Amino acid sequence: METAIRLEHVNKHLGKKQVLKDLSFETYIGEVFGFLGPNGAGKTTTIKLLVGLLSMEEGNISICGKDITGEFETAMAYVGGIVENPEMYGYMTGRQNLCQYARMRKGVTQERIDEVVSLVGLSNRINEKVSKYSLGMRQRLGLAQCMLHHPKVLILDEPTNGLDPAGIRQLRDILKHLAHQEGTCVFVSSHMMSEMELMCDRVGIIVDGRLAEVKTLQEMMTERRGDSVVYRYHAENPRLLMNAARQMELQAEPGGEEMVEVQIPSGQEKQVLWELNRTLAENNIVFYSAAPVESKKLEDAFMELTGKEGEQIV
Ligand SMILES: Nc1ncnc2c1ncn2[C@@H]1O[C@H](COP(=O)(O)OP(=O)(O)OP(=O)(O)O)[C@@H](O)[C@H]1O
Repeated sequence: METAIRLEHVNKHLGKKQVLKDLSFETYIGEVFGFLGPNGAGKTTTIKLLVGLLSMEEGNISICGKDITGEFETAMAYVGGIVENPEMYGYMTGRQNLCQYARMRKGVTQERIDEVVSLVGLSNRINEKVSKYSLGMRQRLGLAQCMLHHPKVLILDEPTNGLDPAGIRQLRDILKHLAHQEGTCVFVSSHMMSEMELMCDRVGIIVDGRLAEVKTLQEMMTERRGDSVVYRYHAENPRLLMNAARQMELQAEPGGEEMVEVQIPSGQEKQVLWELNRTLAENNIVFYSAAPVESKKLEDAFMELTGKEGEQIV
């Protein structure tokens, strides 16, 4: 995996308050990384450091291997970002806004403008005045603008704020496309857990300036019992399946009608599942599906980690 953003032992004070405390983590090219945390946790401060709007104090940050202190301009050339609402001129069309912005960037061609417009799904409306745009369309135009110079890292602070469900869905599809098909690292901050659950491949949770957890969504939401991951089998004959699992010295319990829950030791999942499934096949024990039990929602995992409830969870 190619590292996109790397933070190492970053500390930052604002006024007398230490806002970031020994913050270290990495993000990768090709993923949507959700940076989650309650209000005031330090998300915006981290993002401002990443896009060069705040100066570094202690620690290191690199973007695609370039240190943002030593090689600031090279590092920033890899970054596209929306931190505050992007400046758009309502009396101009979407295209005019992009052309205006492109003049300030080297090497942005008309073809590239068409390409980003198509990427964000605005081709049909790009020649209309921005004052006629919905918030979601403005948001997408902002996205097009910060993609003009082919950034490898896209940084968005609370991009879903104020969008309606349709706008959120469109944004989600675009960001996933940019990460998975175009090979961008998409870094999004949010306190909207439910939205991040659908959008992100991995999430990092920041609490009071410290990183509480970095995990894949799957890891964050999968039920664990001790050191095991629980897999739920939907079986034709649950008792036979349970007995077969127990003969392999696996913990197995009934898990509802036609269901068996088998505990698979963490770290040996592939091997143990392969052996179990082969045994079942050899003994003609039919099962229709097997999947890890996702009993936890991201919101629950978030609450466990932050101990926070209430207004910041949407
Ligand atoms: N200029 C400043 N001087 C002192 N403290 C500040 C300053 N700016 C922000 N802070 C404090 O730093 C902490 C982190 O703020 P930050 O904006 O990074 O949090 P956040 O996680 O983005 O929160 P939110 O979700 O509310 O935007 C907060 O406690 C905030 O009050």
